[in-house]
Amino acid sequence: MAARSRMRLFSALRGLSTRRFATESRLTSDHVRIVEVGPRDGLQNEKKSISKETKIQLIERLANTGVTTIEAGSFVPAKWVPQMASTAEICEHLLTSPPLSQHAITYNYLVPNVRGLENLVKIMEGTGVPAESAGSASKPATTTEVSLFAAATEAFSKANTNCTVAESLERIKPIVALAKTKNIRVRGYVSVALGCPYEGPEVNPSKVADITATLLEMGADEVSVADTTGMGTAPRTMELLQTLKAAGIANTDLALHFHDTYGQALVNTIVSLEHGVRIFDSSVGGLGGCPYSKGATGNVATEDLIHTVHSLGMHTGINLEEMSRIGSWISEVLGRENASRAGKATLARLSE
Ligand SMILES: CC(C)(COP(=O)([O-])OP(=O)([O-])OC[C@H]1O[C@@H](n2cnc3c(N)ncnc32)[C@H](O)[C@@H]1OP(=O)([O-])[O-])[C@@H](O)C(=O)NCCC(=O)NCCSC(=O)C[C@@](C)(O)CC(=O)[O-]
Repeated sequence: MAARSRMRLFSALRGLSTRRFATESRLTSDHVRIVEVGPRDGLQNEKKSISKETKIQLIERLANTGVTTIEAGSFVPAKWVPQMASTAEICEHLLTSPPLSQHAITYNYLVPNVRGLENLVKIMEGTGVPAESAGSASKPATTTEVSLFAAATEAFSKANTNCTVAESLERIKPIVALAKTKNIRVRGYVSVALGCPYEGPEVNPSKVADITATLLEMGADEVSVADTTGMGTAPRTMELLQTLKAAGIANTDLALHFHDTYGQALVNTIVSLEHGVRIFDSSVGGLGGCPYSKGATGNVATEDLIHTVHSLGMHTGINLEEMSRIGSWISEVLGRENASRAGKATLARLSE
């Protein structure tokens, strides 16, 4: 790490660890919004078939932790991602019988093309539930949102979407336009922003900034910049954030999506927090992986992210103990190791 980067990182960590914020308001700069991606990004690569009922139970339990955005599935061809084949039924269930929760929740669905969005809209129109539902005494307010995705490298774009980066952006344009006519909020993703399984770790940050800016110009409400392979390091995360800022991209339009393959997700999160980013993606129990990235582990675990954010005197509105129970439960259901250290430690403390 260059000396100047090292100094900047240490002063960032010092600044955050001593900072305490006075107010509890969700709108202040010490509130971090966590987007729970476990039911979609986390489960999509699981080989073992997971029942629709288990997925619904996972989403319902997550809705009661205080988390406000949940990725619930994706409208993709089953031959590309078989695990997401039950998304239409899950979506219909969440629209007609949303889990009771104390607060409004946004349910997000990934759509790779117009066809995917049309399938979602058909379900919404069939149930008569609008994209922004105000809720009632018996039903919490819900929002339906979509995610669409582009990649920062040509090789990954080809593997994940069977087209070039430019073609994928052309494919996205009409999706955003249709979503806007239906009042559906749009989230963009830029994959492999800090490392590509085919092209290596040196992904050009200016390319990431260009794609992010293009998605926002098209009408995306927020863009999640993803370290799909977990190759990101603190200095390169800082360089990427500075490049995004120089390109005029506001932190309020930005989310960061870290995978934890090299154990750097929380380090990179702290760098991003210090830079002013306040939206982060994570998956309960650290679920996930990437079929195109050998050895890639899951997203940073939601429990670990909550623990880190709270340790800095910032808040998430999420109950860490309940999130830890869910991480342990779903790991057991899937027969995989619970990847959250904070989750396991929290449960061990509770059982004392
Ligand atoms: C983009 C395509 C569709 C192109 O895939 P394609 O094969 O080039 O598409 P196509 O237009 O030739 O269609 C192929 C078949 O799928 C059907 N089809 C077409 N569209 C749909 C649809 N929406 N729903 C249902 N069926 C559909 C279509 O009708 C046809 O059926 P057939 O004639 O063979 O019977 C494909 O490449 C695809 O779905 N890719 C997405 C794969 C995926 O979901 N990857 C994971 C998400 S990205 C990710 O996880 C990263 C992220 C976001 O989490 C952040 C990070 O990087 O960490």
